Amino acid sequence: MSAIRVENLTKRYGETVALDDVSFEIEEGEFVVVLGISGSGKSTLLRCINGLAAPTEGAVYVQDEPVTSHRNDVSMVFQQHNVIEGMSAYSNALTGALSRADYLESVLRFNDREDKIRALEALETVGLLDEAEQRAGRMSGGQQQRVGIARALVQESDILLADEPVASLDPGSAQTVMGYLRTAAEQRGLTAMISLHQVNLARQFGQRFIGLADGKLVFDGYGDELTLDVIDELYGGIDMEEFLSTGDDKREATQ
Ligand SMILES: Nc1ncnc2c1ncn2[C@@H]1O[C@H](COP(=O)(O)OP(=O)(O)OP(=O)(O)O)[C@@H](O)[C@H]1O
Repeated sequence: MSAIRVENLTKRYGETVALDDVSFEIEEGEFVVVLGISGSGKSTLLRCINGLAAPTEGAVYVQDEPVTSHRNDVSMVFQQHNVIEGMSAYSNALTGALSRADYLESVLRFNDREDKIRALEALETVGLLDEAEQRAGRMSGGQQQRVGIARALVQESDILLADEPVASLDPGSAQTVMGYLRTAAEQRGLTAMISLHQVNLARQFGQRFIGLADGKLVFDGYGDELTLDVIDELYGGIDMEEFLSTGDDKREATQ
């Protein structure tokens, strides 16, 4: 059984074709990076997989079940970490438990001992156990994103999606957050799909790569198969050296 199966998926918004006849299968436990320039369809693909967007044509299956509405068993980390700033890292993580319950159950669940343990374990996974009581609003962007990941882990879904999770972070924090995401997925045996526009991070952390251009699947491969030629095809006409740099060199040069 594949974890995610996308079959001839087309998504149109009026005249705009966001996804055009996309098909692939992801096996359980794979760590997949979705690549492509802005507007290539990365967010739309992830949103169709967790049921936030409905296909115009084709279908998406999660663990062999057709996705017909928003699925709580697929957790999602967004670019804007959406943590509740006035709450501690721990309380934010604990809210992940609410996503998998209905409202009444949620109220009762908030005091569930197992959920509390899960929240602490998730904070440990993202290296924030010592900061559990710290107010999220006082944390750095990278730490807040790690709280967002902890919250997604508390949801205890088998599938973790992340839509540009490090786009708003500096290169160092982006690397740290990606490291925690990869470790979390490995430790917990999750199937992960992460959209990124930083190719250097994708090459460093990705196991499998799915490349989109104009809503079409133009690349699907593993590790070293993501060659510079493929990157050039995906991102075309850019200064490759600058594109692949982490940004650290530039930062140092200006300091
Ligand atoms: N809700 C929407 N209504 C209309 N058009 C949309 C909507 N969502 C996405 N689109 C369009 O679909 C195309 C693909 O967008 P999508 O956000 O999936 O790309 P992306 O690769 O994630 O880009 P970015 O990295 O900028 O978010 C774009 O042309 C976009 O303008």
